Amino acid sequence: MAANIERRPHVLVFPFPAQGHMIPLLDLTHTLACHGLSLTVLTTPQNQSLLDPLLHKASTEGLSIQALIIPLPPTEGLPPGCENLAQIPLHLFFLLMHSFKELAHPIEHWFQQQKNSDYGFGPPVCMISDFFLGWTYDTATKLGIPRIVFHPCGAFDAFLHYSLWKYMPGLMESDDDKVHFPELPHPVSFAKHQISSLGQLYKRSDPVSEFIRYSMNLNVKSWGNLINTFNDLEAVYMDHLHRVSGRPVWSVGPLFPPAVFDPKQRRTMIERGKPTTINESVFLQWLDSRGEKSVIYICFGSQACLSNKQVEEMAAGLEATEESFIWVIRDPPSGMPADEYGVLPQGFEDRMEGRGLIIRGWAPQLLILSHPSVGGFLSHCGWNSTLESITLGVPLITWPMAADQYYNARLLVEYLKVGVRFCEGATTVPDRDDWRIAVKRLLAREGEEMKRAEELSKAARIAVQEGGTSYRNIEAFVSEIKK
Ligand SMILES: C[C@@H]1O[C@H](OP(=O)(O)OP(=O)(O)OC[C@H]2O[C@@H](n3ccc(=O)[nH]c3=O)[C@H](O)[C@@H]2O)[C@H](O)[C@H](O)[C@H]1O
Repeated sequence: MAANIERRPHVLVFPFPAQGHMIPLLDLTHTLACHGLSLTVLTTPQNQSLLDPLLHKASTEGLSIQALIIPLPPTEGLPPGCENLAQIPLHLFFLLMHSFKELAHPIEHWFQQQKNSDYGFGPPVCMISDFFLGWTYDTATKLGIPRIVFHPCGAFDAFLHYSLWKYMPGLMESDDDKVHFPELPHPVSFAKHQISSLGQLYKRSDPVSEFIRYSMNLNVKSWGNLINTFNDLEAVYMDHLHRVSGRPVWSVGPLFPPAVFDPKQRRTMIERGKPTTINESVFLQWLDSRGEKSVIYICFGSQACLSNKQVEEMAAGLEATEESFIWVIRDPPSGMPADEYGVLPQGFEDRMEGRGLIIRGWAPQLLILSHPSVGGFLSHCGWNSTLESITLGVPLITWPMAADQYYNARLLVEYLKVGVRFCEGATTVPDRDDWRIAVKRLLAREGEEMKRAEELSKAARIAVQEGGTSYRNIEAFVSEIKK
């Protein structure tokens, strides 16, 4: 950009290197650019290609978005070149979070360069970073700009983390599962394992755990919160979070490429997240040849992968029932024995020829969920998959495996009535009869789930359309930034 061209307010965006966290924040970056901001997305060399679809779209649409690539110094204990959560086993998660703090000084140096240059977007006026990057609050404060927290896991999860970090370790003493927060009129019930799992982190005194505690606590001090949710879904927890934090909270979701709502443009979503491993026309022809809402889509996000025992029982369940299915099977990350995961029973694929489509690797999930022949989604209830299914009117069969997925599943089954419970736990071997019952309930419309999915889908679309709650929140956030 030539010198002294009219500069728009410039925002530095820092996603956490995991697909479930990066995908929605990159969609938000596109939306904010459409609202007249200039944005720089910071990441590391191994994650650079994940920005390509966004940068390509920005150049074709004339939006001000650029990448800032900063090398990640090697970290003892992390396999060399591993800079994304999908590349490592989950037990190295905290080490990856800890390793990213090495980017603090390079960010400060880059910021000074922007200040001293008449070219480019100019120095950022604020930073939006993932809630796993709490330490960036210190960097932003040092640079004299506000830091806004991006929550990719919904308002309940944001409230849970916020309130527990604010009142830990006191909470560990109480054996009451109802927590009384001074800011809230009513006690809030938390499942014990939610307090104890965070409690573990409090008990550990190793430098990484101490750093994670310190970092997560800085979210409490940050200037504001952007949450990938919408009011119809989580207004109560938006309000709780605002009361407990005393900071601005904006629901800006569901965060998707605008193409998701336009059948003519849907094919542009083929590359969301990363290039798919299946030929587009192959699976679209296959889906086009199926009956309306007759296909079950099976995918467990960008992290989880099934052991061979789990695959065997899942396959038996699918073989014992009639419905058509698309099953996405992920290869395990490095460090996990490849031959112990994702191996289908002998001859299964041939026997399922015509009824089942296996996708190995990465599937165009939004494109599949938006196809009229998809009538159900067996999911691990990651928040993005949850929002995508609800927004596209597809009811779910739940199999939570980690983190927030357990309470996402409860929300779907017990509160929103848009999901059917099937299995729980990352290592649990599913039961083929539970599968038959869950599928029948969903596709035979024995329950309300399909109808509820259609109702919630309408609410989600209204939220992001002009005048909708999330649309107005984005406008309000942008005008705050432009002040
Ligand atoms: C926020 C947090 O991120 C994590 O993400 P994870 O990848 O497991 O799952 P999703 O949130 O569904 O995110 C996965 C994202 O990858 C997309 N996708 C996935 C597989 C594929 O083959 N093709 C695709 O397009 C999918 O459409 C979604 O957008 C944790 O679960 C956590 O529970 C969740 O709240």
